[in-house]
Amino acid sequence: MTSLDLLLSRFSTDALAEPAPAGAVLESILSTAMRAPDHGKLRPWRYAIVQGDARRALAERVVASMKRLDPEVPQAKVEKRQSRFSTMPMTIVLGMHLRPEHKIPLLEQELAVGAAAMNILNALHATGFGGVWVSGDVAYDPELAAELGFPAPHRLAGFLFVGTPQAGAIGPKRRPVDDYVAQWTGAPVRFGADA
Ligand SMILES: Cc1cc2nc3c(=O)[nH]c(=O)nc-3n(C[C@H](O)[C@H](O)[C@H](O)COP(=O)(O)O)c2cc1C
Repeated sequence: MTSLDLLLSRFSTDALAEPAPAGAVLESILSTAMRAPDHGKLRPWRYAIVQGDARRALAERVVASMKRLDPEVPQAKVEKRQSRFSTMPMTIVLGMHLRPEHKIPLLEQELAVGAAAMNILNALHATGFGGVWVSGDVAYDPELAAELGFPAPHRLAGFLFVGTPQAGAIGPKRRPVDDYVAQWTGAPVRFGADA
């Protein structure tokens, strides 16, 4: 498979089984973050790896956050999230070490974190692993972020669930890219996707 084929075949899935990547392979996967475009060399991405028994502790913090944000949150939603966070082979907490006072705009710092996470998702796929980037309102709870090691102004960009895609796992159907591309020739562009 060519590198381009790899990029064109990546998909997200939460149908993940053991094993998660470990050792030198995990290090290589994470190292792709260091290849992300990064204005000002701020390297705002941070990764907190959660595995083994720590998964249950993370799930408890996530549940506490859900209840803090919405005391009326349905129990079924709580149980679903608790189960996912405590059973995924590995969760990578996506932290953002942000510098609001810096001349590089915050948006660019956040985009760099996103680009780095995309590299990790591609690297997971390239090495036979898989994952999915999830968020939900808990990802924007400053109290949960602080509990995980990212006090304000730092924030979370979400979580990567990581493992080995189960047999038959497939991603969503893809649309052709043409509707998202236009030639600018002087007048404002319009896109098929927005017609
Ligand atoms: C910042 C961010 C947060 C996301 N949060 C969720 C989420 O909470 N739940 C979810 O089902 N998908 C979420 N997604 C989308 C999935 O990660 C994934 O992209 C989507 O299921 C489509 O799959 P694909 O990556 O194969 O196109 C999020 C994506 C991004 C970039």
